[in-house]
Amino acid sequence: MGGNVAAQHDAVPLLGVRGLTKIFGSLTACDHIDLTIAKGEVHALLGENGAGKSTLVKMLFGSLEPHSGDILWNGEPVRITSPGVAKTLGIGMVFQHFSLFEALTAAENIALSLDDGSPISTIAAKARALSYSYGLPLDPDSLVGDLSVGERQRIEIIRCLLQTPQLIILDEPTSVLTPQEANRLFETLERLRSEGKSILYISHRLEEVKRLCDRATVLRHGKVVGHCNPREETASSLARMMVGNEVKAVVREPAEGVETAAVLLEIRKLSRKPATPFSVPLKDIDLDVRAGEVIGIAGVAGNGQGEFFEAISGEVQQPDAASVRIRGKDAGKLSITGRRLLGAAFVPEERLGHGAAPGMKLSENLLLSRHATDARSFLGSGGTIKSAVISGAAQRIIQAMDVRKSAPDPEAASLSGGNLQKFIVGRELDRKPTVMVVNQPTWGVDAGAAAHIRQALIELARSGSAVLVISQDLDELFEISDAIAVMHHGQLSKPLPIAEADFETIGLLMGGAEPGRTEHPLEPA
Ligand SMILES: Nc1ncnc2c1ncn2[C@@H]1O[C@H](COP(=O)(O)OP(=O)(O)OP(=O)(O)O)[C@@H](O)[C@H]1O
Repeated sequence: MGGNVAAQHDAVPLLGVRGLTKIFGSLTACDHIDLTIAKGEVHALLGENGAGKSTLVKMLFGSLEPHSGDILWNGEPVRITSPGVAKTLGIGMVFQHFSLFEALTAAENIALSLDDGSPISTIAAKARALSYSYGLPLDPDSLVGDLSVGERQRIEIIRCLLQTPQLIILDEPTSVLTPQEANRLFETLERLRSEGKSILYISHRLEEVKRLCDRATVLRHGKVVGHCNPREETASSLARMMVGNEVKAVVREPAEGVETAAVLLEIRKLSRKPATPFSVPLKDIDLDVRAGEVIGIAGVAGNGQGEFFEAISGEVQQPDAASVRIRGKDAGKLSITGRRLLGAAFVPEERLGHGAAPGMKLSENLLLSRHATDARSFLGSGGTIKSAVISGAAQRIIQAMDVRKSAPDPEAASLSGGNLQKFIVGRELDRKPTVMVVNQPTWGVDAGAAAHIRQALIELARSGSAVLVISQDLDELFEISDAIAVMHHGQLSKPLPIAEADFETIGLLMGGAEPGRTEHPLEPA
């Protein structure tokens, strides 16, 4: 009898969602969603950019209020009116956009959210122990501002685990991780599952969903279009369910005559002292990117890619003007605008706050980034703003990149992560820059849109521009690059032509091996 009761109890899902609906203006972002998650289940939430995944999980975490519908926790209806209520119930969340204070240490950030009055040293010790026991090593005393995106994510995960949740929601956790870091995370998640925790997992990487998840719910335009066992699907059948049709493969014809084409971006003996004790010094980097080619930069997070991007884009200027040359002109001492005026375009890794001002409309963001380069078309005499021209350009970008949104000209912060990324990349592509430098071009972008962005970068190069792509997604680099260089400890390897590159060679270089050596030091730096 007792056993029966236990069995019945086990059959009650940990989480039940019935008819959950959220409306923004004229857009129904979540439309009568039904979903259950059992104890110990890893459940994937799939859907293209703007399908409503983040909106759904924000309602489950109490950061958005549903318009209608029910949430059941262990079979009982609950109202999750705030993240505090969610945490008390046992729901933890790792957000897509991190909510960490850069000027504080990892431990201080964790202390702020735990809010239980424990001394920082106790919290730091707990965080360190937990992070090592779950295979996600973290130095609690490091300043968040000095950490890579991958390391920041570890803080978010540890912060979530310290609250001993029963359901952990992860919104695109691996999009910023290297293959090795992602593997570690999967081990952590598998261990959590074996401890009986449930996981709701949002990802655009369908292979990892197949590897990790027991069940999947697929959303399209805010509605559930199906539930499935991802292990019984292929990556392309999952993509088809999400998008509603086949995803086009990226086509990369070999670049013709690049060896003799003009060098449009030239990096010479670029060195940078570390700005803080935690940043990575750059050492004597040399690189040529010629008209017509895409060069990819691979590397484990935190090996100087961020510092390299800052030095090329002008976020940080160089003492030696000739260390960065754009179209044959010394640019090392120029500001970002000065370099943009030479025909370069830059897309940083962090889209909110860095790539776009969250509280400003898309058209305002467009004016903000292109007012100098496009002054002739965007500004009238005496500096008046030509609103109609700017709105027209914003609409052109929105259409070209298929940006899905809830208003004609919404604020950047209201776009789904992937749609904002599409807009930012589109804003730069629209200028047809002579030199394009992109850091993580498809972070959080769905399979269809990622293929669109990758194809657009190849086509920009083939139309005569020089394209430099920094990415932690090795598949992406192999898909689009004509040659791949690897960044390790602030040094850049010689670019390896794609015909000579394979995953193993690049992986070894990422781990710091000399080319030709055969050991396997694939640990993150
Ligand atoms: N605060 C908001 N105000 C207005 N519209 C919003 C807001 N938040 C989300 N939306 C809209 O709701 C829709 C669903 O967005 P959501 O972020 O849930 O998508 P998603 O499936 O998580 O996409 P992605 O994969 O790109 O992260 C989008 O069209 C988005 O523009």
